[in-house]
Amino acid sequence: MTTFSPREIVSELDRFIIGQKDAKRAVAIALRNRWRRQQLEGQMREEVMPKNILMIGPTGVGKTEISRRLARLAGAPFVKVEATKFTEVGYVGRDVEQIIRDLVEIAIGLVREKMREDVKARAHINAEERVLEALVGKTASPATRDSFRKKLRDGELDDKEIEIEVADTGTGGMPGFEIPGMPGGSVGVLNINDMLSKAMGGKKTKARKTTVKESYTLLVNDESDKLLDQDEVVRRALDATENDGIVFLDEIDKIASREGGMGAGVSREGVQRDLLPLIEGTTVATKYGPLKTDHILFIASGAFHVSKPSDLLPELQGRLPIRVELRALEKDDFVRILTETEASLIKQYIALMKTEGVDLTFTDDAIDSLAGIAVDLNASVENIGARRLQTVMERVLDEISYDAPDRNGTSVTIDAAYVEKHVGDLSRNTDLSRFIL
Ligand SMILES: Nc1ncnc2c1ncn2[C@@H]1O[C@H](COP(=O)(O)OP(=O)(O)OP(=O)(O)O)[C@@H](O)[C@H]1O
Repeated sequence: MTTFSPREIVSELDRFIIGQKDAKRAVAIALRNRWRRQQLEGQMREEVMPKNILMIGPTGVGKTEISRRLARLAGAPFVKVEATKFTEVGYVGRDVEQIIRDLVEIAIGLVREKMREDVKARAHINAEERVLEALVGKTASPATRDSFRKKLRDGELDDKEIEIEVADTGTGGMPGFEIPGMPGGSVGVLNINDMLSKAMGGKKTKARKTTVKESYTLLVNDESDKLLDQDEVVRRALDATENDGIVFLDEIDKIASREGGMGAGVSREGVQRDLLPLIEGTTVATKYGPLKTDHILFIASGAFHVSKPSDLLPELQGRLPIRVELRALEKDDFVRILTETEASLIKQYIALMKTEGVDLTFTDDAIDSLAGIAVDLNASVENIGARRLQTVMERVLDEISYDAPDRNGTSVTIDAAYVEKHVGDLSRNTDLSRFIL
């Protein structure tokens, strides 16, 4: 839980997302409200429900990005789901509960990562013992062990190959699957899995060949997991999901129609009805135990080109009281996205080429031209928002990306002429652009 004020949250988001002030403000308030709720006591704390948000705006303008960054800032478990997923053939009503189960899994991962940090020092000592054992065997004399320990700490053995046994954390074994018509059916299946693995001699391990240097990450994680109190991990993860969880429901507009009568229309309304209890607050069975969804924050999003928020079921409208509009991005925004955001595409390409010893620079007119081409393509082919920058950039830098190893020690400047040469013609040919850009 972050103690940032709304203003601080917005300024953090500003580092990654250009514009879209209203949406940033709305999520910042929502996050701060969670902190405020945590300060309350007793009944009042239970009464305060999250004010869920409806983000309205075309594709690729930052809706998901704002939500994802917010979650990261808060260290909150986050999942993104396409609402249309539940209109596909074969889905049944209770499948929407899988959203919450996925969220818990994410939370388990986050909590485990955090708790691993706490036990890292001890895990490191244990990991070193295991590397030594892999190197010299169990029966080696203390003197041999010590001499190897010294070499190990001096990094002399980093590249030596060893074989280690680590817990098999992959989802291997039998996959957990839902039993149709049986809510939370996977619970039973997964428990059987657990039972089987116990019957077969406790936790499964897997032998892996790696270098001494690389073995550390694996072993430290493995040792940390042993030191972690699994019950505590689960307890904290359930708590984080219930109180800090964020669910991003994309394409809500596509399930918004109420009329339609037959076929798809019916199932769309059905999906809204299925989603409603989750948003209103219900208890979902997960394999870690029951979980209340009352305080999970839902951020729904959609373009609403055809349908309108008022086409949603009234109950659902009421549960998404905060409406924010995100505007379509313009050329200036693209220029800023390319240059000002942290880890912008330009910065990423420069860093990538640097690993090859190539010094890449972009002139201002090149950036202007890139942004201009992206805007034109969005207008002529299809508006995919800022995602267009990725396809255009990839095309412009294709040759350099390929040749970079041969250009070690050189400098390359991308100017407007270079951009024009590589994508100019292509971008004016709408038919071709459809496939390539
Ligand atoms: N305003 C913005 N500032 C910086 N980057 C942006 C902005 N808008 C979009 N992007 C970038 O474009 C990509 C797509 O954006 P995002 O996933 O947020 O789209 P979206 O609005 O959620 O669309 P959709 O509803 O189709 O998922 C992301 O990689 C994101 O970094």
